[in-house]
Amino acid sequence: MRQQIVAGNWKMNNDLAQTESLLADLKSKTQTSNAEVMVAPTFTNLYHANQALKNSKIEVIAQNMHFAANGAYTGEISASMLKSVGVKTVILGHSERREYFNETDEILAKKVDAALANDLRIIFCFGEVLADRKSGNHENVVGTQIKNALFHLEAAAFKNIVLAYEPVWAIGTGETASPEQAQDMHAFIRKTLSNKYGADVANSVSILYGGSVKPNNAQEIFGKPDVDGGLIGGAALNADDFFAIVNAF
Ligand SMILES: O=C[C@H](O)COP(=O)(O)O
Repeated sequence: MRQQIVAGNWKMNNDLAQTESLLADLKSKTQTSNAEVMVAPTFTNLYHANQALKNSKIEVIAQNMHFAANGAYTGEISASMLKSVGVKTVILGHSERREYFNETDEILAKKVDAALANDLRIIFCFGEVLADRKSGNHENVVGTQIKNALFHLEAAAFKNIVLAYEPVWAIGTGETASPEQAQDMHAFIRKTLSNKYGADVANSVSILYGGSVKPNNAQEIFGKPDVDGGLIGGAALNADDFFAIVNAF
């Protein structure tokens, strides 16, 4: 059975005091599902969050990293820096990175290589914009994003990769892809992986859905056979809501 995962992406929210408060709330919650639980605070709070969650089952992950090992990249953070504060997993390719920071498939392929070379696990995000969905081009867009950033890898690399389908039109909008739309795309993603790497790889990779997942819709979305969990934005900023989603399996 594939690993179920619920990851909270805090994006650019929560200063140190707010981070401490949310971490304390999260630690007080009871988990009834078998999902792996992760939270991604800002870079400045990673070390602190890792210390605070040391004795909990919640993993602290990063929202991004640069592909270079070090050097003249003002404002950037490398894979080894993340590892030095205890991070083992990094989100790459989030649509906000693609849109606001011009991250192309080519840049993302380099980030993927750098993360894997540093033994970091990756949550790799992709998804279509509304115009692609409306014109029926969504599968083509998603397939291309996956191929361009990941298909240079050997099959073994997928042991350290989790995929996250996030239709851009559903992020932070309150508009969710229907459970059927999510299932259809996840099945397409698995088929795309299977065509290149075979069924064993395709059936072992966890594929998360992201985009306005809330306590009231998580169960139906997670109930679909090819949906293995969620990448949660807004609802991850409230411990009650987040754990309602974690326990929706
Ligand atoms: O990384 C998380 C996604 O962008 C989803 O965000 P959202 O749950 O606020 O729509």
